[in-house]
Amino acid sequence: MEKQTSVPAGTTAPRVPTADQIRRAPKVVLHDHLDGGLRPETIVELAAATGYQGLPTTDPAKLGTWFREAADSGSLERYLETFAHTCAVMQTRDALVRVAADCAEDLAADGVVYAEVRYAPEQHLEGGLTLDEVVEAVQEGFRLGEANARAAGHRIRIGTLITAMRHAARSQEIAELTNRHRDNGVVGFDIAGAEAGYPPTRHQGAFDYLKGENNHFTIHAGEAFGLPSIWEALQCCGADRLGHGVRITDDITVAEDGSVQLGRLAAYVRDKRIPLEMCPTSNLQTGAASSYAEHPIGLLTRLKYRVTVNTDNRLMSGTSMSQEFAHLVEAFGYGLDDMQWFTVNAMKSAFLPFDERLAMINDVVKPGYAELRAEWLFGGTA
Ligand SMILES: O=c1[nH]cnc2c1ncn2[C@H]1C[C@H](O)[C@@H](CO)O1
Ligand SMILES: [Zn+2]
Repeated sequence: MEKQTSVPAGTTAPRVPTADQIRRAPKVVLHDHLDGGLRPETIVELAAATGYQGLPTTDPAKLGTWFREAADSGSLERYLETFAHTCAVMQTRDALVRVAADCAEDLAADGVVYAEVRYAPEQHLEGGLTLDEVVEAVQEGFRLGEANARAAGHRIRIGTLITAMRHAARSQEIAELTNRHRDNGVVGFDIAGAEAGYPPTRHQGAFDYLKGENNHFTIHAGEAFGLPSIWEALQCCGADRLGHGVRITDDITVAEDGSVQLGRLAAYVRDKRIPLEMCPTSNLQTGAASSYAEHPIGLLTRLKYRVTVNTDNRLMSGTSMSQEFAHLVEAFGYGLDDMQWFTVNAMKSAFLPFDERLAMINDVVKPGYAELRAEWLFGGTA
């Protein structure tokens, strides 16, 4: 793909954002799993505190490597097995508060200004908490983490997405839980877990309920299964966004001369500006893409889909928003203008009220990128 310039013509400034600029650039993540983003040290400490004996190692550095390697399996099902360890240490109120606070602080330190973080409350009941107590603990942790981040000089806001597991049968209950906490920072709903064999329409009742309540939801679709999953998520369930959605390229034909033909579903997704929550590194690990350079995000960005960049699981992928952008900068030559475009796309697609999204774009995102561009023009700290 051709390189894109992001520096005004006539300047001699570097076109490629530095690692430091990427980190300082305001970023927005819409797809990040709470139970996929724990610090290895926190896992080790929580395992000791709660008596969990099942960790493969108690050396934090080795544990981080273990997660990355175990998740590097080429299959979504095997990738998902690694979550048994993180969920095992997230069964008490204190553990949930701690993990959520760490999450907010880590994202903020990476330059994320708005995050939608998801997890499945039904996976955190083994210590005797109720679903509502789980949600309350996580919300408390996010507020604490936001305050700690602010004290450290970073501004971040976290919206929570509540996930139901697609192989289970609790989605109605979880949708109602989502709705109950909507005025307490819970901004939407999701389904996750193994995709093949578990079509989104298994949870049609939950989606119909949320539609009836004028609530928002995204659906993991088009990751480990193809177009039928995406079609159902949009046309039967009414998803506002697609988690991954990479397999939409199965409905796009690129001819040898470079001309592109969209099938009906691919055209619908683009025409309706359906947000795609793309997670490049995660897709390489589960086999949904074979390299960064060949990841569908390049084509979909060129075709001006509503593409967003996300981490999915920072622990399992050993990644961060800055890392994801660094890979894309390297693979596609993206610059600050492209980073801003992805970030504005994400902010436009967030499940926050319209006026708040607009304020984030105009008061935080655009000024942040303008400041970085000014460093190129006038010199600065970069
Ligand atoms: O990329 C994913 N696809 C499907 N399910 C996922 C993905 N990443 C995490 N999950 C699952 C495992 C977690 O335990 C659950 C809730 O966060 O969501
Ligand atoms: Zn995910």
